[in-house]
Amino acid sequence: MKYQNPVIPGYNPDPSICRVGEDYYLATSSFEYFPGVPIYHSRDLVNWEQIGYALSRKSQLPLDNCKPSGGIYAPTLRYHDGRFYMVTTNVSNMGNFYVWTEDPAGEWSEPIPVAQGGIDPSLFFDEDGKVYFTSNQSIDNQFCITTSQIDIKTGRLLTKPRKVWGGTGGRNPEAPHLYKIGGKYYLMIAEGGTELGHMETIARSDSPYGPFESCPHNPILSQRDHPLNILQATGHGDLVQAHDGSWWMVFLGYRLSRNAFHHLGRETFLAPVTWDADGWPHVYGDGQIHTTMEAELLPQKPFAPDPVRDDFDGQRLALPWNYLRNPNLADYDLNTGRKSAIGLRCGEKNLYDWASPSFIGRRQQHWDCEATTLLDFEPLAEGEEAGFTTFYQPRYHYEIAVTLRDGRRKLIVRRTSTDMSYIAFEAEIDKGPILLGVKADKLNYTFVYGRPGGEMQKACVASTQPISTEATTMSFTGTFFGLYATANGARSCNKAYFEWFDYKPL
Ligand SMILES: OC[C@@H]1O/C(=N\O)[C@H](O)[C@H]1O
Repeated sequence: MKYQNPVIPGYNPDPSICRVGEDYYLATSSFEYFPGVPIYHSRDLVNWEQIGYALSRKSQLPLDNCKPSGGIYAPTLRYHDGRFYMVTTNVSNMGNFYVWTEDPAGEWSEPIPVAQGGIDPSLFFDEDGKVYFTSNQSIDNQFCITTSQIDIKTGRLLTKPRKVWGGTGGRNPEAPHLYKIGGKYYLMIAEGGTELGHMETIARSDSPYGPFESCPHNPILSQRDHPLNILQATGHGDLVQAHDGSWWMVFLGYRLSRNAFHHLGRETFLAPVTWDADGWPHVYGDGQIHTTMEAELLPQKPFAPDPVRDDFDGQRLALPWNYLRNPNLADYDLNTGRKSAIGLRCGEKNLYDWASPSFIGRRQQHWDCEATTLLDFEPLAEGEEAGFTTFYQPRYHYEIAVTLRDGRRKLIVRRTSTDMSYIAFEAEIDKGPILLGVKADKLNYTFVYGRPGGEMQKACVASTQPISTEATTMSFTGTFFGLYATANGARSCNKAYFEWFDYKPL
């Protein structure tokens, strides 16, 4: 049966998965975005719904002033004895820690820190009750995988972390996960870095501390020898045995939107795994991973499609929406007394700041899609601005916005990439609610505007390349479609009201 990869599109990297009965749960990393560590649920490994976040309080997720692509790195999600555990690293604040819950769609505990360094922490619950904590660390200037035993109630280290494997020689051995399969301890890691050389390798031992024997056909997953495949950089995987006994790997990769550029970020992919007579795994028959895959799937149980329109009529923002870093919730008004809208205060901070401007955004998940919003905003002072943005990082974003320039009410399109920022379109506009949006394809964004009930007009076209990952210095995230308001450094109580937002895959 055919299925489409990525199974979770848009920026959803470093996937980690666990199974409880016939239900599958998956977590991905979230960097400077709040809430953090999205939790997804599936009943067939192909169709996924978002059910919540593991980190939804500032006490769990301090992100003040964290750098772009700082914050939360790779998570591991495990289930043991009625509890879900999510362990991760806040590289901008508390280092390695875990939270737990009995209901993954609900609130998770306060953080429990673990005094072991490195990133990409993982947990393994052994049959004898021991709990192992693995992470990648630099020892004697060499990155390697280290393991210790911890007390899962307190996070206290019970043994000193020690090096257990250095990988097969690829750079950055990381993303370790320990499994016990067929009486053997398997240690699976990523190597090569999260770019074109990315790969997954595996080794096994009779002890969680090794010595580990490397798999004779490592790497078990890599697109590095398939440069013509639009899907690249596969790696950072996690294994799961399905409720029918079959085995699968989820992992990250990215789809090139044009040669060597991608702008949707690293997404979550799925591939079947088989085991050979010697007890070694083979991913998709050692073949290339593609966006269209063929495999014997679990009975398919798709979810209802997401609604196109969000009219902000709820008490809380719908799950796909994120803030940048820790929001000042007083800047957001969901219960505006209007029929449905969200109000954003024109705060001092703007999209260039390593701060939390008045901004809500959701992941762009499709190359070909349309996004539209109805904005009701009256700029009262020079520099007050509100609108729609295709946002990647503070120095990589485009926006179509209403503002006051030289005392005149203007519609502008601004393009920012690296240290260049300029107004690509400017027109004087009358008062009243205005439709703003974008028509996206893999090469370009076409920014459009119009009046309710009227024709949409083209403002300008902007290439996706200058705000792609490869255009940025180093980015782990992906493009967001966002709504924002700012006074660009001035103090203002003025608010912009976004009546609704449409996201339509094409
Ligand atoms: O995705 C963020 C980090 O990038 C990595 N490798 O490049 C690590 O495995 C992740 O923790």
